[in-house]
Amino acid sequence: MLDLTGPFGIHHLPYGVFTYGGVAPRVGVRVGDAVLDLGGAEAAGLIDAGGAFGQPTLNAHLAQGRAAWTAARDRITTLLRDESATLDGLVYPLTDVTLLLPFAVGDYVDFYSSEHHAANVGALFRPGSPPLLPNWKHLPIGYHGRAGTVVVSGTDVVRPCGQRKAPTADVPTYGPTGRLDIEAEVGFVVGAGTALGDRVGVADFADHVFGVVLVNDWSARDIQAWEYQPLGPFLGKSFATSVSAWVTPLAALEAAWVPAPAQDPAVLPYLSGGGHRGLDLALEVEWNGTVVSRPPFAPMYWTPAQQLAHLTVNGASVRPGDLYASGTVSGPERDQTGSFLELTWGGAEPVTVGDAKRTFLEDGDTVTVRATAPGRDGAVLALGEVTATVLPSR
Ligand SMILES: O=C(O)/C=C/C(=O)CC(=O)CC(=O)O
Ligand SMILES: [Ca+2]
Ligand SMILES: [Mg+2]
Repeated sequence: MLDLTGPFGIHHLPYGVFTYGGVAPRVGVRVGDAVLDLGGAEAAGLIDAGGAFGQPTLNAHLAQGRAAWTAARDRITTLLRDESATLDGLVYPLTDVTLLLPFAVGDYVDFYSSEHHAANVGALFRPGSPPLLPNWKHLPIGYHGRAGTVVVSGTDVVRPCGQRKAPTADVPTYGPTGRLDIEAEVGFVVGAGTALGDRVGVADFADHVFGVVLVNDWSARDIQAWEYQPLGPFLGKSFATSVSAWVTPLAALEAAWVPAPAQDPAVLPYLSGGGHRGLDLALEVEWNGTVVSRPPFAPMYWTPAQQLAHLTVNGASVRPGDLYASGTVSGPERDQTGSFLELTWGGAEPVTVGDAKRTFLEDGDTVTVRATAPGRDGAVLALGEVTATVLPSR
């Protein structure tokens, strides 16, 4: 039953939290199309994570830090490779389990690190002005999102209501958004935290970040366009943010690192050095069964290490379970954009979705974001998908 090759094979081993037939939520690791019950394995004495795997979130293990993450991954690899007979009764088919939000989200920050996305949104939201604002190449722009509305893949998303004002209207009106959109992003899950006042340098990224999830930062473009100045996104993005149920450990992505794009002008010293590398992840956006876009992550201008360095440069602490997302992943081509705002150029150029022509999301639509990554020994890993269906407003 355990498939050690393939996109969820021995080189991957992403973590999640699951329940099965009424058992208490516990940590598991995905192996092929099955889940290995790590909580059960720990209770049976097969692995020792200080009790962390019996917990209903990954946070206890996240807090243990890099040495413990490595030890657990090594032990799981040994169990699967050499001692699989001991795992009888601890493996469940994926179809039989319910996957839960894998970690309790502490603080949630969303960056804006794709130059192509930022230039596209600038052109659409601020026509006539330079597409990038003057600060954009000096620091990774971000905002604090709403941690409490981060939901696991598979959770329906209710169309939000709010204030919208058409450019030609004098006053705003209230009602369901007419421009519901997605943002395909990559999220970084903080493991080891810091003390208030401390900074995380770019070189210390891997001591603090445990792993990666896929993110869909749902966005109501009409609400956003009316509310966002001067303090940034608020209700247009806080109604729901979806994350994949599986957290891919950074340790699985060692073969995925690639040099990040050169930065010009030169960045300040606290943002430079540390290897300056990005991840060669290939994203795919599927809308009602049609793949409409393939955003590449490698060209992102700001790296995850720079984002964490910037996020903590003022001494703001991070905690286990904090989540920071890359920002919308858009490549240079139209069919590489990570939002429908860009894909349909502000709704002006509909795309073909199945038999229909579409601009923004309609009730009943389902969007799934997937990604692959190079793994060790030529393996191709599939990150856990993030999917959701839009429900009518209430
Ligand atoms: O006002 C703007 O330029 C746009 C802001 C955003 O859409 C924020 C956001 O979520 C950034 C991102 O995902 O890249
Ligand atoms: Ca976003
Ligand atoms: Mg959001």
